[in-house]
Amino acid sequence: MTKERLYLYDTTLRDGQQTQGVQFSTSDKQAIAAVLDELGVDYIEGGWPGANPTDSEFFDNAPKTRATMTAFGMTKRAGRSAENDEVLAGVLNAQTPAVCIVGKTHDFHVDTALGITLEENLDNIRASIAHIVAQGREALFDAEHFFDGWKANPAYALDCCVTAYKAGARWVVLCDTNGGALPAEVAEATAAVIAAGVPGDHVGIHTHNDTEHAVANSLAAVDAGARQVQGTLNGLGERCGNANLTTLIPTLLLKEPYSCQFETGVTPEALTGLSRASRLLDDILNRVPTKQAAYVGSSAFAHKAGLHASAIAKDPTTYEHIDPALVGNTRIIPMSNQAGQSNLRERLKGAGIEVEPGDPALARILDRIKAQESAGFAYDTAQASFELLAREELGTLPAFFDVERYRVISERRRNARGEIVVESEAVVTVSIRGEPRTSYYKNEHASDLSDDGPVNALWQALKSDLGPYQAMIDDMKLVDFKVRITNGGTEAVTRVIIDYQDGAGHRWATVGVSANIVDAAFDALHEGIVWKLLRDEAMA
Ligand SMILES: CC(=O)SCCNC(=O)CCNC(=O)[C@H](O)C(C)(C)COP(=O)(O)OP(=O)(O)OC[C@H]1O[C@@H](n2cnc3c(N)ncnc32)[C@H](O)[C@@H]1OP(=O)(O)O
Ligand SMILES: CC(=O)C(=O)O
Repeated sequence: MTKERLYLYDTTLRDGQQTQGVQFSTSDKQAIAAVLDELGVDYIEGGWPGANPTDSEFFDNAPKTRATMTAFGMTKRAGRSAENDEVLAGVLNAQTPAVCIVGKTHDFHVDTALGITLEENLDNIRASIAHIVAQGREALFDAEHFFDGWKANPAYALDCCVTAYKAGARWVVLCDTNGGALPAEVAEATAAVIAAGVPGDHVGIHTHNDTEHAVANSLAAVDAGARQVQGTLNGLGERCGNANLTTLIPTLLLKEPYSCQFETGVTPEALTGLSRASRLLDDILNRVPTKQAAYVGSSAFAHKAGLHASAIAKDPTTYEHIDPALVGNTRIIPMSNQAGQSNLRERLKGAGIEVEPGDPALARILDRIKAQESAGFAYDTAQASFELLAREELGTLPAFFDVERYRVISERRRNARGEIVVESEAVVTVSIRGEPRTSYYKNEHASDLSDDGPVNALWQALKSDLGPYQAMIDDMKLVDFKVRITNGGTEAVTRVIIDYQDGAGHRWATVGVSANIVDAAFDALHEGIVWKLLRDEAMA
């Protein structure tokens, strides 16, 4: 069967930039455009030229992409011609091969937001699209609030779409702007647009995730005949976000009926770069990746329960809907109090430790994990701490260094100018092959930890002089720090989980538990360093 072409339109750089807290620089936008192009989307909406300096600068230095670079703007205002509308001119001046303009299709918005007549709005749509086409550009019409408009005044909402199409729009994109539509109504309204005369291979879908249905709504539109899907990497976007392309792309490529019915610009090879693309965006945004993200999250193929891990060891398809490698992700078998010996052996194997079934060490490790978890530890994300515990029990943990003592002081005071200053200082003494080394740190500068308090002072002191091991830890960065008060037995204790990254991008996490938050953090930091030394020695 010949496959139909389904087009992917990415709006990370435009609607994604409308996410609260997201502010891309021009170089961020260029880096994201390169990732999207590598992935194989058909269109990259780069932003709104003329609306802000970053977007203008991005288009002034627009990267050369295989994907069609698209500028975004709005229909001309009433009372002037398309040629004389300076906002539309700013968009066209970006000289992109495609231009997408948003226009109202809900009578309520025409009346309330624009304050013009319904006929004037139709004229604005018609004239703006015709002007874009006359400039030799591909025109796209984002039918704003289409689904709400279709419910309120179906004839008018359809008239707007047909007007844009007849004026020459290559795509009429149906927007669920407020994100409140549900799949059945999206399917019905999309079918109505096609029945009204806009062919399905000219209809696109742009959804928002306000009811967590953005992906389902996009698929409903495709089922009804739409052939362009808009979305963003990791579902960035205004309010609750847009349809998540990181979910939609693998679904369209790997799941029936879509995989049999359509071809997209994303090849199976490019699909294996999806997890990396998702994490790269998080890196640019300085966000901690969502562990439970479908397909690409680090927990998407994590098998925690003993029954699951036991079956996975026999055949991974028992508990996996796809092979994680298809999207560049990896399977993990975390350790926890839900684990049995199958989890344990799989997890040890993943860490390069082979233990024969029935080895008494397995039961000892499992007992210790379960006892530690009931005391407040959590090993399912802190895989590095788990590995150290297992090696200790197996007698294969090298003694790199011992911590003899640490001391940390935090002080809030007024300086000589009467300003309030908060300072922390730490002293750590370690011994390496019997030789003591003492390091001191006082916070004066912001560091890679988001706060510059006592934990950071300890971290800086601990990592500042490890003699023969120093070169191995110089590229370590702390990337996340989570604190939770939890119940350890009958007492409330503090659990600290720290995530690290090295210069090569490897990540690992450790856990520390104590009645004292600083001590819990210190234990986690200590293990973070020991695991890095262990890993680097194994690789040397
Ligand atoms: C659904 C979406 O997400 S569409 C994308 C929305 N994105 C953005 O708004 C981000 C970029 N926007 C901006 O930087 C600014 O809003 C600008 C530069 C475009 C316009 O700024 P300003 O001229 O100061 O206008 P302001 O933002 O206050 O209001 C928008 C104006 O556009 C008008 N407008 C809104 N939609 C449309 C449209 N589709 N066609 C024509 N005019 C429109 C509004 O009626 C309003 O006009 P008014 O000031 O006469 O009431
Ligand atoms: C155009 C757009 O982003 C919307 O209507 O949601």
